[in-house]
Amino acid sequence: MTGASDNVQAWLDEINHAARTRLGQGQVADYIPALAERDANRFGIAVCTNDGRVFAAGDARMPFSVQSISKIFLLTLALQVYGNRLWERVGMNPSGMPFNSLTQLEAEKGIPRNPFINAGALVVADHFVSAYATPAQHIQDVARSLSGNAGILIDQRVLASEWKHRSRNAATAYLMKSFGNIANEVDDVLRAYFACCALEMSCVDLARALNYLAAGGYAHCLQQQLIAPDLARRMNSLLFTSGMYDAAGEFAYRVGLPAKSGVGGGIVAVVPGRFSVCAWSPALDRNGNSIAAQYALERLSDYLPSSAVVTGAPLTV
Ligand SMILES: NC(=O)CC[C@H](N)C(=O)O
Repeated sequence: MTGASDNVQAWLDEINHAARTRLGQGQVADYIPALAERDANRFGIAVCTNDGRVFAAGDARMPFSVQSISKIFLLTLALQVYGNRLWERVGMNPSGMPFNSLTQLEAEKGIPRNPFINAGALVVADHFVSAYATPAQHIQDVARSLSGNAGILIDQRVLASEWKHRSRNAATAYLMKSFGNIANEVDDVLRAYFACCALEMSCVDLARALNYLAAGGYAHCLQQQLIAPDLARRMNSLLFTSGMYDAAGEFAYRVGLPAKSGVGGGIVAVVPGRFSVCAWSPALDRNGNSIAAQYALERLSDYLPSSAVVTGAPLTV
């Protein structure tokens, strides 16, 4: 191990220690009842460098519900199949609204602001349902191959819980269908979307699986170029402006990295050209973003040269 790698492990150990002082603040998501049972006193963090090394601290190998982080997988796969045609049905701008808001969608005639709010991900899932015969199986296979972990599963309890409490997402999908922006049956789209959200992955799995965003589209575990470098760059731009919902501006100010959160308490962030990182702790703030994971990423960004934040300028790890 080089001295620089020792540094990364030392950063993560320090962050693990510091972030645990934030446990006890916030609320575990309870609008999906199966998530409410999760232990709020967990914290983990993992880094995957662009040459494939993994560093981890705390509960970094414990699987959790990826929830909206899966919107990155969905978008990647849909862009691979449909390319720029996707943007005729979903926008690229921050919403400035909660992730499950309906008001903007009505005013904007069923075109969601971006692919990382629920409405946008439902449109992406609709493309996905059109493209694959068994969407849930496909997304599970993709998560497994990108992370190199064949044990990744969709949690059937979370899936059933999301289905049972689907009213708001169903309303969102039906509203878009009324504007002609959902092609398939709403139930099929919801099932595919919930299956993605219910994937159980650890910080290590997610840091590995989403490293292609830091590595110009190259997926390590697949040993192949997953998406073109310019597409990876564009996805990072979208994550920077919209990945943290209506808190994207505040997160950009505090952390300065492209990132995506989920109501399972995970946040994945990208240091383009260098590494991917996933921090996780279940308790959330009022925007649905993990309090301890945000704090951890804020501390991590303090370790980076300011040039690496936003621009991804050279950094040795
Ligand atoms: N922000 C999130 O992680 C939301 C995902 C969740 N499955 C929902 O649809 O409400």
